[in-house]
Amino acid sequence: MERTFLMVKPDGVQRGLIGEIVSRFEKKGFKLVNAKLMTVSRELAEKHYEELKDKPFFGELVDFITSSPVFAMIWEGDNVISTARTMMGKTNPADAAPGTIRADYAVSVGMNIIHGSDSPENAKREIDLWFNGETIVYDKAISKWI
Ligand SMILES: Nc1ncnc2c1ncn2[C@@H]1O[C@H](COP(=O)(O)OP(=O)(O)OP(=O)(O)O)[C@@H](O)[C@H]1O
Repeated sequence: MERTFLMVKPDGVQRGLIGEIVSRFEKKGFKLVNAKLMTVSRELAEKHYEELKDKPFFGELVDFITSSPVFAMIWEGDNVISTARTMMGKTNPADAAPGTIRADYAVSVGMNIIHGSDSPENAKREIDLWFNGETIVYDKAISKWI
């Protein structure tokens, strides 16, 4: 079963959107298999965003993600990586389709509420980095209906 790493960023936590975001993925039919509220060290932030280290906004991005707690999650389900990206909307909320998380709750590209892995390789890398690869194994009684 496919898994992805999703994170409510500091702006989403501060604005009280954890429940709303978790609810969207639960209602869609995905399964939450790990989650934690946590502060992020600069070392973790720099590793997470290492692909962006040459971008002019890299310093600002690391400052932002370490500024206040985030809510880190692992979700499981068929095509969860690409479906979660669709549900999140485009990186710049101004370009995000109506009904997506970023379109509904965000205005700026820097504070765009949520992160989601963009490929199977990055999902594995991020699940290992943030959760040491650990998931909670359990059955959901409703899974046969999804
Ligand atoms: N031009 C920019 N100015 C400031 N921040 C930016 C800019 N472009 C991207 N970012 C921030 O860096 C994050 C990572 O950028 P990336 O290009 O990987 O987009 P993404 O894959 O949609 O986002 P994420 O990795 O958070 O899901 C974005 O979510 C955004 O918060």
